[in-house]
Amino acid sequence: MRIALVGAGAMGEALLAGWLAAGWSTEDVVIVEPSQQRADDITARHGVRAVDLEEASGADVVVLAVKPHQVESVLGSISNRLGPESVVVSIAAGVPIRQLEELLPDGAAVIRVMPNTPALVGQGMAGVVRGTAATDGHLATVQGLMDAVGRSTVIEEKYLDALTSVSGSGPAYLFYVADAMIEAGVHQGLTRAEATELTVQTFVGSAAMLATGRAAATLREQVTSPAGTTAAALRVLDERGVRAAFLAAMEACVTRSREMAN
Ligand SMILES: NC(=O)C1=CN([C@@H]2O[C@H](COP(=O)(O)OP(=O)(O)OC[C@H]3O[C@@H](n4cnc5c(N)ncnc54)[C@H](OP(=O)(O)O)[C@@H]3O)[C@@H](O)[C@H]2O)C=CC1
Ligand SMILES: O=C(O)[C@@H]1CCC=N1
Repeated sequence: MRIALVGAGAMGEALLAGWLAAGWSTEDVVIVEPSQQRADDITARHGVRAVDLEEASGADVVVLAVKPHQVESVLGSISNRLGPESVVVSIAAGVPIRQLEELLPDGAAVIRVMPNTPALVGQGMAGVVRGTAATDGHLATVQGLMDAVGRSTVIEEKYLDALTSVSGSGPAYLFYVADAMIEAGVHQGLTRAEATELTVQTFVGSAAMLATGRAAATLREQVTSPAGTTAAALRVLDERGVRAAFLAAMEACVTRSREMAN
């Protein structure tokens, strides 16, 4: 199966690296990048070939990993060259299936995916929406690509903005919290190296506990001894409205995702 990755930016490169680490051959994946410097960097780092859009459109799976406002012009360039069995996968936030299908010939197979950057280390989470003409085979192919770099779930399109606010953008919230904890540790007298090691391993350990399936609230309660240190810290987080801030932040994420649909 030949895959063409159109746009090898932050998310595109994470998927590319994940696929190669999962066993895809560098012969099977090509990239399209307008910046020669970026194309050279990706080629040097990953050993894949950079091609033009015309060649890319002959691939079995064409993955659009360009910014949402660039999708229309890319689809305009490839729409008449897609093979009859090809599937177009868009990872662009906000751009609905309807709009993607309008930009392609009738009957073109389209699948919309919202991945996240942990795909780079094989721990991604992706929401997958099936287009009108995509077959079971297309869906299985695309889920296979996402499952190779983590997990995927098929979801109704009306929930994809919500999924974006949890798993698509989610890694950024966690990196933000990690960064804040590291700086707070430094404030308390730890070296940055010490604060970083402590924070990173705390994230790794906590994620592993969550992955056992125990409820987040239960795990939090188990750390919170009566009248202890954690209760004192969580009280401040509540007083400063951190939970409410997450609600508002994720609502803003959903609103922005909806705005991005043309
Ligand atoms: N970053 C993330 O965590 C996630 C991103 N996404 C989605 O992925 C897409 C890419 O986001 P992200 O990787 O962050 O953005 P980047 O800007 O890092 O990547 C976009 C890449 O596409 C390239 N590009 C622009 N125009 C073309 C073109 N005509 N043909 C081929 N390549 C082109 C850009 O090159 P240049 O810079 O030279 O213009 C750039 O390298 C977005 O639609 C976003 O919504 C989805 C889930 C998560
Ligand atoms: O910030 C963005 O728009 C993209 C989509 C999800 C994560 N990053």
